[in-house]
Amino acid sequence: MIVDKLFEHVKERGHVCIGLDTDYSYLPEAYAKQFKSKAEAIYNFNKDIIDATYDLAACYKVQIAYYEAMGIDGLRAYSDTLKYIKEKGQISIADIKRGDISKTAEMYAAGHFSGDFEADFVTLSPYMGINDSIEPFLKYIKENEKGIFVLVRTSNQGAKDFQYIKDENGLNLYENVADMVEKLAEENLGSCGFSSIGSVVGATNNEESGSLRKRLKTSFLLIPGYGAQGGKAEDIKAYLINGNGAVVNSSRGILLAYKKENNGEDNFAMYARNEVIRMRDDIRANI
Ligand SMILES: O=c1ccn([C@@H]2O[C@H](COP(=O)(O)O)[C@@H](O)[C@H]2O)c(=O)[nH]1
Repeated sequence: MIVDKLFEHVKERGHVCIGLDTDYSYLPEAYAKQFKSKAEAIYNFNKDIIDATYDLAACYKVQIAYYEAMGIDGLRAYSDTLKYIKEKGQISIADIKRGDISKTAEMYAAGHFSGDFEADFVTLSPYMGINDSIEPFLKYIKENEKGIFVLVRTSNQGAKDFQYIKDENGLNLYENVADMVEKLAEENLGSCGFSSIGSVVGATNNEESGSLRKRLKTSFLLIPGYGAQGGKAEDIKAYLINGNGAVVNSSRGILLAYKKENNGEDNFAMYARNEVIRMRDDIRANI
């Protein structure tokens, strides 16, 4: 199962998931000008970041919104970035946050687990129901070495609007979602003991991270919110089981690391690498 490869990457390389949320404005001006189009510049920027970091990263998360916003050319850069991640032997998470009725979800599954936009994992929203939004992806998990991360408790402040609504037993909505995801996860275990049915849990809002991990016993975790959103390494510990079972995403913190350096523009990829090393060691030191 794909989760076993992710588990090995975490063991060998650490927990860092590099977020390729590549906004054109993030590119050094002189670098961007070399290319014929914005999309070509973005793809080459991603390629340089991947070349500088693939030996250190657990995986890469590509946020589709940044590419969709640029139309057809942006989607070409998205597709080429996913292909390059694969070429380097790395794991891709397509952050697409899809969720719809089952027939439509079947199309999302085919669209993101095969063809031009094929990724190893996708992120899914469960709020239209497990049978509709999640079930159509399961056959790819069993038959095609794919995985999913279901939104359980997100990193943003607005997470409180719905995810903390309590049911008649005093359980938060996110806890109910966690229980349903964990049930499915246990039916799709890899040999590492974790499941290719993962959960998204934020590195922020962490008062209940220990109790949430107790509910999500086998689900592999994707933890966004480190760095730019204020999540800290010490917030990660409660989510790990024997030091594994989670990857921690940082996007702006890594892509924009060069901006903190004098003349960083000329060496943006090296500064991204330095930030990945700093983040990896920061997390390891807090386990
Ligand atoms: O709860 C969530 C789920 C997903 N995200 C995504 O992660 C990255 C975070 O980017 P940073 O620049 O490191 O803040 C981004 O793609 C979000 O869409 C999240 O932040 N929280």
